[in-house]
Amino acid sequence: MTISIWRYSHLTLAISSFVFILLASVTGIILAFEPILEQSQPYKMADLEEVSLGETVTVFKDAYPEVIELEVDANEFVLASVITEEGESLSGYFNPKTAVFLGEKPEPSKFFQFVTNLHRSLFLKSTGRFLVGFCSFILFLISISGAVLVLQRQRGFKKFFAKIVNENFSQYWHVVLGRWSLIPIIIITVTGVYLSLEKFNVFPEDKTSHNVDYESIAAMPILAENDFPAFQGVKLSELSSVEFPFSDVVEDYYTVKLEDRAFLVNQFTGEILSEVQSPFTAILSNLSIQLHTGKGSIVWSLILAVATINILFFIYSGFVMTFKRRQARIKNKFTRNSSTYVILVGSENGSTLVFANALKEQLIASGHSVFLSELNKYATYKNVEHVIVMTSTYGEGEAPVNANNFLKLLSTTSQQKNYSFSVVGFGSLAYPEFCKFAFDVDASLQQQGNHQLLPVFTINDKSFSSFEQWVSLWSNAAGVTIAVPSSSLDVKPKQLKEFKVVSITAAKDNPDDTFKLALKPHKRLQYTSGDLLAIYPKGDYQERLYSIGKLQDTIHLSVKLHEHGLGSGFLNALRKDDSLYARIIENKNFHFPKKSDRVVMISNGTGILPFLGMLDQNTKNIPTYLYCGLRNQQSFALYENELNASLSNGHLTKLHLALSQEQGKVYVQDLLMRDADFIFETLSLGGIFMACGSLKMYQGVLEGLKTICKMNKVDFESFKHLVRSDCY
Ligand SMILES: Cc1cc2nc3c(=O)[nH]c(=O)nc-3n(C[C@H](O)[C@H](O)[C@H](O)COP(=O)(O)O)c2cc1C
Repeated sequence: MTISIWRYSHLTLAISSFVFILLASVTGIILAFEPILEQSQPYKMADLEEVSLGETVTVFKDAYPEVIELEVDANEFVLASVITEEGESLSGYFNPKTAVFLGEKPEPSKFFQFVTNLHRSLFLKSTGRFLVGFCSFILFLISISGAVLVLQRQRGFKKFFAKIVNENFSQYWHVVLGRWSLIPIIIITVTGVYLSLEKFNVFPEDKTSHNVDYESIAAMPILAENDFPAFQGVKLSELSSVEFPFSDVVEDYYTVKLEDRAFLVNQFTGEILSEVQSPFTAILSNLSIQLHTGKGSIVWSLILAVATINILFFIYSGFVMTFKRRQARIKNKFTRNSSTYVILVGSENGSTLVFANALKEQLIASGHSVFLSELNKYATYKNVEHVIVMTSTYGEGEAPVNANNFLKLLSTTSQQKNYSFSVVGFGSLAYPEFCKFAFDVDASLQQQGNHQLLPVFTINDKSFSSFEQWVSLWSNAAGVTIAVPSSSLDVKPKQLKEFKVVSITAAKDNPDDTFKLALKPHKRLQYTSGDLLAIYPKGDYQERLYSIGKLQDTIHLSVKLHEHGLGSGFLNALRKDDSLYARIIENKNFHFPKKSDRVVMISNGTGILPFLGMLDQNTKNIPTYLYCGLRNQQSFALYENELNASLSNGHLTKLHLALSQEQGKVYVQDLLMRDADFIFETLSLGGIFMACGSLKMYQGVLEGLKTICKMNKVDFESFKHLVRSDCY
């Protein structure tokens, strides 16, 4: 399969370094807990922002005859070395406000030392340090290429954090966690590389040193330490360390080190004798240590730990995705010029190719010569009679990566003779442009003068059930006997939710064998009218979809009972309080518009149900007109109450009924023609048309709209985007 350069880089870098990254991540996660454990010790006695150096030096000098050094560590614990009145030397943690000794500094943990060595150098000294630094750099490149892949997938910076449809566990979480961990991982890797380079002395050495003019050092006027301006201006939070003078000779001074500078202070007068700025490399080094290790901050340590745990997940999910894609390889038994059937595939993540391979195998098994290829490899096919295009859609209705050049190739490649073709679109109803690329391919193939054997067939969410339906339609139309084995493709439904039957009417009481069913999800679920309920009557891959009407926070379905209907039979057998397991499929393309000047709803039969829900939701009273096709008054009785309620509260502006058995074969498309002026006015206004019901009715509606446009001398193509459908 063709893959983009970014995906190729992301994958190659990840595969080549995953062992090292795995080791560095596991050790990194353990090390992230070191600062957390340190911080939990009880040695933080004061807010160091509020304690001045002058104050602390004074209390220490008052408390101990000799003070050697004071230090503030990353946890903001104050460490000191002093000699007591009894002549004992004491070093460890002290209270900076009272100079009281709190406890000795514990020996560094052997375990953490071991893990640190493994993390830094894998116990391989310089070679190990180099390898770890190099892998840090590779992980940086992996993060950048990953970020570019997310940008490509989301189509731009603005949508970087936009919602992602959860179609596949590994892919979904790889992207979601990747986005959130990007910044911490970039920080970890950049600082890791910096710290490694530092160990190899890549950065210039600090050659700055203090320069004291000993000739002019004075011992007068004497000031108390607390009054030294140089000490008063320094808060302990800025201090790294202060060395005390070892004697009361005037040439001995205080050496104060802050993060960004160091200075020497006359022990009698408090005058600054010399001051040097810390080199930029030292500041960077300090910052890198803090950012890389999380030292001094529990929150940052936890962020680092979570980001590093995510790296482990990326290794796992990345491998799962790669393995799935590799399963989808193309191998041909017949050449492109010897085959009568050509299957062309457009696939970004390989799942469509799995379906195409299964179809190819079956066609070959039934004695046909088949050539399978990617859409971007479209070429001349000497003996082709029929082309099957199976393609997914990506981005916002765009081609998948291995098909993005197809439309151009199609217009520049001429075949010796025309062929017939069928297009199968693989997509997801969760995207507004459902299977759009498949429709684009279909239109272009027709434009080239090829014969369309079947209209575009769309498959939502890799449904094997739908694919089976298409295979059966196609084999009838093509006069070929095949059946695709389910074993390689039937994916058992996942993440089914429990629903309880709230009410159900009896099909036998209705002249059309139609019944209504109300369901309540066991747990809270997000759904709206127009979404689909997928049920699995046999508990296997076989799926049946029903359009939902949401009324009073309950799922309403209207179902026609078919004699051997798998789904309708199963639902009809349910009784009040029974449970069933199903899932909701978001059908973004068929939601009631949030904003519109006018909405025209067109339904026949049970297709009215989602509209009942949408009318219930139309609290803004958007002018809405319903053209509803049913058999007779009795059929209408099933929905009469809801429709009357909508008419009286203004949610429905006007109802047009087409009762085919009572008004002499009148269908909704006839009513549209009757109201041609109103329909054209609605199109011109940019109003939305929504159709739900049989495909035959939908085709009739489209024909009607085309005729009305023709009557008004405009091209229907420019209004096509106003029509939304959910027909079966
Ligand atoms: C980022 C992204 C964008 C998608 N955009 C669309 C879309 O615009 N229309 C659509 O019908 N399906 C869309 N899909 C769904 C895919 O077309 C669908 O999952 C398909 O089965 C994937 O097949 P493949 O694995 O062969 O590429 C999108 C999927 C992803 C991950």
